[in-house]
Amino acid sequence: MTAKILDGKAIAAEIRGDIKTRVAALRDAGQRPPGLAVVLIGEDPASQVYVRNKDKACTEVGFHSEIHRLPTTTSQTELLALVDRLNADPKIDGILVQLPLPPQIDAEAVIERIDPAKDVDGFHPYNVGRLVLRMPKLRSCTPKGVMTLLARTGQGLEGLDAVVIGQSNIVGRPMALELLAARCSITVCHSRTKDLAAKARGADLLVVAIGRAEFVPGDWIKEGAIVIDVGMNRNAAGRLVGDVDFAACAERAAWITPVPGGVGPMTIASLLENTLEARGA
Ligand SMILES: Nc1nc(=O)c2c([nH]1)NC[C@@H]1CN(c3ccc(C(=O)N[C@@H](CCC(=O)O)C(=O)O)cc3)C=[N+]21
Repeated sequence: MTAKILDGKAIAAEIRGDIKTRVAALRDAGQRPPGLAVVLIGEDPASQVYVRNKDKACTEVGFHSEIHRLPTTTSQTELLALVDRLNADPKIDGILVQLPLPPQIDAEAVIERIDPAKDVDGFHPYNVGRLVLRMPKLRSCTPKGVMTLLARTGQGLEGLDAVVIGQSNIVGRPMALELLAARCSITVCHSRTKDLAAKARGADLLVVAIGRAEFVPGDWIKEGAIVIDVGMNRNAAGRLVGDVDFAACAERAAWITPVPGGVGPMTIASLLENTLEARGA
């Protein structure tokens, strides 16, 4: 089998087009556009790129967009004060504090300070808990984007054996909860998992989010499986690659996401959807 491509770049562009139309309708009705505030602490080059991409996407669809750039030395107190101001700002529907944060800052405390109704990352314990209970409000952007991609296969997910490699709070865990809510059977694997290869080989749907370049070889893929690659790594040649060996896995999978152009653009599309939802539009 040669896999069909789940083209995140194209699907994300469609979603942005839909959002742009809805924002234009809001403006035509004399209402304010959705507003997103992104908080970026420090100079990490990768974070700068992501934040610029988010700002570009917001501008494209007609959102109000603010970037708050703070120095690496920012204190916890200063950051919490900014979150409080954004929570109270009527122009702002969504707040995203770019991770990772410098070591003097307690990320959990910052996330908990964000008004759950403005938590467009879906990282607040309230929003995670809503997903656990199958009554989601704002949903984490990367897993939500993956669910949108999966819907495009036209294949139902009910009853599939799904394997998630990675247990992070921002991808692996909420991904597993999304798939459970979609009535998959889920296995969540991590660095202590025994015989990862055997577990991967049992997967009808494999989601990989571990951050190791081309870690998953072709012979881990069940014939006809759906393979979702959440990784973004630079390989030895400096090229952007995912967590799976794309060429080898595509020989066996039915569907696969490329890197770049797969999950990454969908993450940003989901952020826009969440901001529109938080606006109540
Ligand atoms: N509070 C918070 N929320 C986040 O959602 C968040 C974060 N912090 N910290 C960093 C990660 C990373 N992330 C990406 C988003 C889009 C692409 C993306 O658009 N990637 C493109 C290409 C990017 C490129 O060419 O470098 C693609 O895969 O095609 C990648 C990575 C969001 N993150």
